[in-house]
Amino acid sequence: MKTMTCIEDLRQAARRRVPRAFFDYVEAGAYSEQTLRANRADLERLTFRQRVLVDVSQRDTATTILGEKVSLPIALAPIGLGGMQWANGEIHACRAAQAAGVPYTLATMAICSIEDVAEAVEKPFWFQLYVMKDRGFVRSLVERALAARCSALVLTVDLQVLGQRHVDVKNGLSVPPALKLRNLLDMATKPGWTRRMLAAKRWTFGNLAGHVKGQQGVREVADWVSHQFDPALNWNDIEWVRSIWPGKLIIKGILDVEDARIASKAGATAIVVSNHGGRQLDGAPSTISRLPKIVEAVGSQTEVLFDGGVRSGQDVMRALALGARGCLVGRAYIYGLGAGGEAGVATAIDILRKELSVTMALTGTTSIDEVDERVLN
Ligand SMILES: Cc1cc2nc3c(=O)[nH]c(=O)nc-3n(C[C@H](O)[C@H](O)[C@H](O)COP(=O)(O)O)c2cc1C
Ligand SMILES: CC(C)CC(=O)C(=O)O
Repeated sequence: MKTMTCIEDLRQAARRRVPRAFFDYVEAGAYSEQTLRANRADLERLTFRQRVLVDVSQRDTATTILGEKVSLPIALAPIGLGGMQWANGEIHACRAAQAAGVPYTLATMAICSIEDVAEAVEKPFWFQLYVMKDRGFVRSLVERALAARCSALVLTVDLQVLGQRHVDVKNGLSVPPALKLRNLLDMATKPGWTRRMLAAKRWTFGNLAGHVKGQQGVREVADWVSHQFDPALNWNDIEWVRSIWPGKLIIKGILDVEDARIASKAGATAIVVSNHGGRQLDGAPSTISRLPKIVEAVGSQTEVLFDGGVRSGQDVMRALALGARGCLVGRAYIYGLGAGGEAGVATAIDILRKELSVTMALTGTTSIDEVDERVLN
């Protein structure tokens, strides 16, 4: 991992090591990928004020998110199918996050189950919830998260229907991968991945085991989502979620000021300004362009977290400058996972930490509390 000096290095390594359909799945955005590109482009447009001759010999990247102490202002975002990037991927990622002192979010659509991860790690993690039509099953997921002592529930609200990612349709994305010649040839050229997966024997959605008939068979991901997820989900359901989850509630997928206000009134402890990494509403604005207005509207009552396009410590600094309490990072850590399992995720976090620390120094900042819009031009 020593030669991996930036997130792009990890991305290139993941591209070589992860079977094509699963690497493509990570890269993809919805439809024309306009929103996917906007997330990156709008972050890069923000330039820093270079400040000099400030004593920056003592710098601290630590802060708190939802009252939890974090060693830098990030959390690992929920990623469905994480365990298809590296065998037992969710366990690897959670261990790396906990060793680095940042929160980890386990996705409903993870390969390792809540119980698999809870058994393998020492500290609590966050659990991300998708609401499906079968509310009894949703309730049981929440009960399992409570039993596993998850420290926050991340309710994702921007995926009632799936924004199409063309490449997933073309690749016939499924778990486990269909035993087609193309997939078999691809796996043969990724022997490390294949060997680890065969040893781990975790090939399908751990949290959903036994839930739906035929779950054991090959499952086309988009097809499953469109049959199971509840398009009727609405604000009244937040009350129900609140009634079954007494702990911290993070509503993820807010991009509009009006929705931010409603989420805040509905009792969210925090919101995540997110367009799902450009994977849902193509044509939606970038997240960084919406962040300041949302912070202005609800920031004094509700913690505002940010995601979308964060690929460096500089990007973390940009989001903090515009009022985010912290950033969820998605692809940046998933590339690390595909590149090298736990060590790869640890490397990704370390890269972000060092970049943030240097950016703080060169903008004349020594603590996270000092970061505000004055660090930007
Ligand atoms: C491969 C992949 C899978 C994802 N799966 C989920 C998921 O299961 N639940 C969820 O709430 N968000 C999911 N997301 C969205 C991320 O949590 C996050 O919002 C997004 O990745 C942030 O953008 P970034 O990847 O540019 O950092 C996924 C994103 C990616 C790239
Ligand atoms: C299995 C998917 C619904 C996971 C997801 O949220 C995504 O791919 O963006």
